[in-house]
Amino acid sequence: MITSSEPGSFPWAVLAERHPVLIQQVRDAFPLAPAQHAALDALLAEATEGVIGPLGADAHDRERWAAWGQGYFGRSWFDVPFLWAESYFYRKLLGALGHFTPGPWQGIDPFGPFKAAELAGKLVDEELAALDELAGQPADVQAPALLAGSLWGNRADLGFRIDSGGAHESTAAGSDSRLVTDESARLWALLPTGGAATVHLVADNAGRELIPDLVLVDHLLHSERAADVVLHVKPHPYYISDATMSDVIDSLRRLTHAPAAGYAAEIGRRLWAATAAGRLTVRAHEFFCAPFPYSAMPDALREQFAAATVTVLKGDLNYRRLVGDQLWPPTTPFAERTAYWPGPVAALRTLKSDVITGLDRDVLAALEASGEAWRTSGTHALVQVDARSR
Ligand SMILES: O=P(O)(O)OC[C@H]1O[C@](O)(CO)[C@@H](O)[C@@H]1O
Repeated sequence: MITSSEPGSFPWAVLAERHPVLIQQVRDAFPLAPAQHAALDALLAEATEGVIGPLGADAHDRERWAAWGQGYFGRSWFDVPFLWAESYFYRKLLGALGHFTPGPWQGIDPFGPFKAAELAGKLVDEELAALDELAGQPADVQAPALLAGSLWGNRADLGFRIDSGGAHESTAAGSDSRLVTDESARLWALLPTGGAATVHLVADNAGRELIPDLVLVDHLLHSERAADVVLHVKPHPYYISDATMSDVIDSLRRLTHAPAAGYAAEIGRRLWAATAAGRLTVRAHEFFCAPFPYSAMPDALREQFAAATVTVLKGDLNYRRLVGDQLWPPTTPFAERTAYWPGPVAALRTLKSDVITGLDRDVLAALEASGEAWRTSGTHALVQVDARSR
């Protein structure tokens, strides 16, 4: 089980360095009141030097977290599972700002200004304009390009940029991008044209990841590889740039408001129509913000995934939750770790944390010999597919 107790390790740096920076960024981005600053001071002290405390007496989810955190309260944040500690940090950050409390700050996204700046930026303009090159191309040319766009879009993650200093600005087809495993042929085999598939896509980040995800969704629907698509997003802001329903709306608007003659706007209009026709549905189950691996998912969610032709999970956090946030031997078969999933499942992820499975022995040896921080730097990616039906 990965914890943050090893000074200098990746999870340690997230808790000790990244979280304090994030708190400061939120202070700088909002005109906070004294009580909010005080709550952030308390969170900063608790999460870096103190012990894990319960939620406030009137928190709506106090009981839930009391159960989820049994055995962790009173301990250092660095000594409990990394996945749990990060998740609780985001819960407490939202609480400190009044996100869940009836009043003027209820529902305010503390990461909204960062997401909005990214979405309005010229990189998005360029990425939307680049779609014009694909317009009119046959589906078998579009498919791999759009899958790569969605995959590498995962590099554009605002949390990741806190300590990479913006070094990972480029996305699709990036110059130093490398695939450590590519099982995309298995994914396409599950989705033949006209096969009436139902695809579930578990989204990760908003903005420059969600837009290429939506473009991929449009491709699946338009090329009739999928009859319908269910897009799963977070029920509330999480891990900085994780997508919520408002981010879906903003991204769809960004697409439809692209220059009218371009392909991006056409895609936006088709997606808009697909939601009206019930072919594209968005859901936001509470479990997507829970501090546990997907092996602990509730039955209601399990039933949804069981009904999918394939579920595609985006990003690093979803990968950690899918295979378990543990230091598996890297050659552990992916399908061994996903055997509990109720149907075919695929992971599209750039590597931004220590967890890895399903590597070929020779690929692993080459990666280890490279001396690069391949597990955490986001320069490498994977497409892994467990295509077995259950
Ligand atoms: O947006 P993604 O791809 O899920 O990545 C978020 C990642 O950020 C971290 O929280 C810190 O890097 C990772 O541990 C996590 O997996």
